[in-house]
Amino acid sequence: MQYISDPSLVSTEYAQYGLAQEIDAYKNRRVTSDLYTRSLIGPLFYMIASGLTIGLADYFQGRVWLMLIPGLAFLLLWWQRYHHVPPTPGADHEEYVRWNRQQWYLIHLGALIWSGIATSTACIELHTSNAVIVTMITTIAFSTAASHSFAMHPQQARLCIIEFVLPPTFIYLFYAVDLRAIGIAICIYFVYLMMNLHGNAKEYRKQIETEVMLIQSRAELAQLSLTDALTGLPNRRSYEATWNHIWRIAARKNDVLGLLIIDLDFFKKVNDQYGHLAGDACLKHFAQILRQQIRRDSDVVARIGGEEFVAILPGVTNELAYSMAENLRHVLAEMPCEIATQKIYLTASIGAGIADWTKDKSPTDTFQRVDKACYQAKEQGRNVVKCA
Ligand SMILES: Nc1nc2c(ncn2[C@@H]2O[C@H](COP(=O)(O)OP(=O)(O)OP(=O)(O)O)[C@@H](O)[C@H]2O)c(=O)[nH]1
Repeated sequence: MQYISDPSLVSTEYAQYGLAQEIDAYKNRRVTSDLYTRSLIGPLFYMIASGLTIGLADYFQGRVWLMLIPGLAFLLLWWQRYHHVPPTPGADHEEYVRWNRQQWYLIHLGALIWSGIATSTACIELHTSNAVIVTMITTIAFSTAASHSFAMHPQQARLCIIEFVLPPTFIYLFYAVDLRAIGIAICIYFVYLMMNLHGNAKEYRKQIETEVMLIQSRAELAQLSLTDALTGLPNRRSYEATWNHIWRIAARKNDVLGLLIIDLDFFKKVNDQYGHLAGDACLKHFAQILRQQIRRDSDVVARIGGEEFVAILPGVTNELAYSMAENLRHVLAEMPCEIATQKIYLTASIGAGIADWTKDKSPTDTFQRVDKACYQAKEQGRNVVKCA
């Protein structure tokens, strides 16, 4: 099912289904775009750090060209990450899951290659040489960056930090006496990083929740702006958007499209006689009858003025529109609005008609013809159905 972004065109359940989908899509887009941008630059830093390490390592003296090997590997990794763009909007959930998995393969690959360089440097040098210091500082920097940048997937980020820190630290602790104290310090920092990642993941989740709440409030406001507060029916604004939409689809397909315009009779008298609150109760009472009588999924009812209502009836012929209007008129006349001990009887004048594709050039043309019929029903004494 496709989500229609204009809430005036959808039922409440459909709108809620659409909203849930919109929220899921938003979360997927937000997470993947963050993961993409935040992981893009990493390989370039690995490239610089590996060049520095090989350039400074005693073991590689005179073989500076060796820098090219990790340099090219990281350049290739950057190229891969650059071209692994997130799925286009509208992609399904599975596609996002697949993309995330592949992106994490690329992130782990970078972390493992770097960790390999840091670990082998420690193994070869086994003392506080410049190359070892460079690998230590950059490893700390990379793992710190991972704890900040990858908070959207804390489990993967945790694994990534372990990949960075554990292998070289193992060598510092158990094979290089000179580096043991620094190894212990790195272990303490590792614990801090894990706690920091936990906090960052919480913050990230909260941020997304806040954004989701904003999306929900926006949708609720949109829904409210299209609903009549008294009766709960769609209001005039909603009706206009819906009527135009349905009319144009029906016109394109040459489909039958019925319309009822219903105006309650002598409503001013109801207010004058029983009070405004009783008048409000009568409007709600009628709205309920309207909902009960016009109830096919494709029908739309709305309150478009003080005591004026419409029913849009796709696929309904002139005869059927007339008999539905007659039925509605009878039910209303026989079902009074009961307030305390009082019974207020209401009647309505109704214009019934269908879109005439040979005459009507716009939704307004159809509306005006049916509205004229409603006016004629008033002129004929009210409590009457008149065909357009
Ligand atoms: N209680 C209440 N009255 C409303 C509301 N909106 C409009 N009205 C009243 O509806 C009445 C409409 O009066 P008119 O337009 O003269 O129509 P009418 O008295 O129904 O007479 P006809 O339509 O000619 O039969 C006015 O008195 C409005 O104040 C509302 O939300 N609540």
